[in-house]
Amino acid sequence: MSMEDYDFLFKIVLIGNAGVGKTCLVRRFTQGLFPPGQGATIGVDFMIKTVEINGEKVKLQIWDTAGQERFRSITQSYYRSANALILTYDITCEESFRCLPEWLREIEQYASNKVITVLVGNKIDLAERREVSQQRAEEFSEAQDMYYLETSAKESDNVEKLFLDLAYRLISEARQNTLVNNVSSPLPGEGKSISYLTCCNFN
Ligand SMILES: Nc1nc2c(ncn2[C@@H]2O[C@H](COP(=O)(O)OP(=O)(O)OP(=O)(O)O)[C@@H](O)[C@H]2O)c(=O)[nH]1
Repeated sequence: MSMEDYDFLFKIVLIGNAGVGKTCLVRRFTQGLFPPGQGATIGVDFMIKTVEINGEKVKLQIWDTAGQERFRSITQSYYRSANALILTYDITCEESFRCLPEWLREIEQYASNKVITVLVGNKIDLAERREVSQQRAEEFSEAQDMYYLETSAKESDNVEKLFLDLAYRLISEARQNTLVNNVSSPLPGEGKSISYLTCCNFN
């Protein structure tokens, strides 16, 4: 019997301006709660959640980075081994949306070119304070070839969907990479194992 307690392992890193709700999204997904008086993240935090998709165990390593500028050099070093990035802004904060091109430059510079990036507009429970329309965000994400989703960490809207859709896409990408990498020597049977994930840097 295998020692591994999962079929797939993926690293997901959340980035975006300070205060947009990255920590709350992670806590909502991993612990099912909305923390009161959440302080700013210092450096980087790390959580794990294993989910089951189509009968396969998918272990998600979720890294929550600090949005504050002064931590940028620390957080950048976490991009490289990320399989997916969740680029988050706050729909009630125009400034957090206007900073997105700057974040995309960071991704371009520090992340793998195979990384999957999802754009997330958080805090949709504050609809009356919205400063960035859904249409504007959709146009931006389409132009940048990113998926777009609006969430509320507070009301738990779309949070599960965000992580599960991402896990699902990461699995299909991993399978495609496997096909490409093993063209000359296909694995027998279903042969699923973590060694499929040649795109990862885990040890
Ligand atoms: N109304 C509402 N408030 C939210 C939501 N998500 C986060 N907040 C609030 O926004 C503030 C910042 O949330 P954090 O999760 O700490 O933000 P962050 O992006 O992790 O911030 P840094 O750690 O500084 O990068 C907190 O006061 C949260 O309570 C949401 O979905 N709705």
